Amino acid sequence: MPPTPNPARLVVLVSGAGTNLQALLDACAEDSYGARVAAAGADRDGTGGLARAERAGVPTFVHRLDQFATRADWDAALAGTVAAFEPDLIVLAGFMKLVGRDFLAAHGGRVVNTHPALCPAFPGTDGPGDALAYGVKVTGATLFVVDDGVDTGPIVAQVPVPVLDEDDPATLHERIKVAERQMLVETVGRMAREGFTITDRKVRFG
Ligand SMILES: Nc1nc2c(c(=O)[nH]1)N[C@@H](CN(C=O)c1ccc(C(=O)N[C@@H](CCC(=O)O)C(=O)O)cc1)CN2
Ligand SMILES: NCC(=O)N[C@@H]1O[C@H](COP(=O)([O-])[O-])[C@@H](O)[C@H]1O
Repeated sequence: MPPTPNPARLVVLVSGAGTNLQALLDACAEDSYGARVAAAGADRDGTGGLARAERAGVPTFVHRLDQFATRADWDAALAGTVAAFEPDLIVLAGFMKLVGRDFLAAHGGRVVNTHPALCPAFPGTDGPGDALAYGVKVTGATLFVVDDGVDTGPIVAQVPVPVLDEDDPATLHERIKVAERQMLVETVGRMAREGFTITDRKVRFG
């Protein structure tokens, strides 16, 4: 595949191990992917995710809530730092903070979040555990455009994953993450290369 001219600039926000970020870093190493990671940020120190970005030579930043007087100040600072990297798309990849009014005012419509459940089921911080507790036989992962709700935004892509009788939340989450990383890479690549529109909650490429 030929290189894509003017690859889209991604800013990726993480809170944890960063395996989804790693999948994007690996994909962006291919010229034909159409995107590159311009920066990675976190809401806490010492995350595996930021270590992965540093190893790849990607600029990183941390904004912890306790560095700011109010949650609104944190949100505005995060919005400003992200804006300085001039992103075309912002990917929340295991980012365990809700972004607020200022962040969405600056970047709304260009922020996607990957969630380990089939939205609108099981929003929040423990999608795999909540799916297991409910007893569903199929769960999965969802990529959606972030709005001011919790995991309520327009859906870009979903992938199903079976729940096994012997699963605990950790084994289920790991199986979801294998499918999630593939979905994330495929879908972010399409968004970068083709663009997308949102009409009446329907997200379409091109
Ligand atoms: N405005 C939005 N922000 C974010 C969304 C979203 O849909 N709208 N999705 C999240 C990710 N998310 C699950 O997908 C999620 C993350 C965190 C929370 C939450 O309640 N966080 C607490 C802090 C928890 C912690 O620090 O461990 C908080 O924000 O105070 C709910 C859902 C990404 N952001
Ligand atoms: N509610 C948000 C949430 O649960 N996010 C989830 O955290 C994991 C991060 O893994 P990673 O750090 O290895 O990419 C991913 O499964 C992501 O969907």
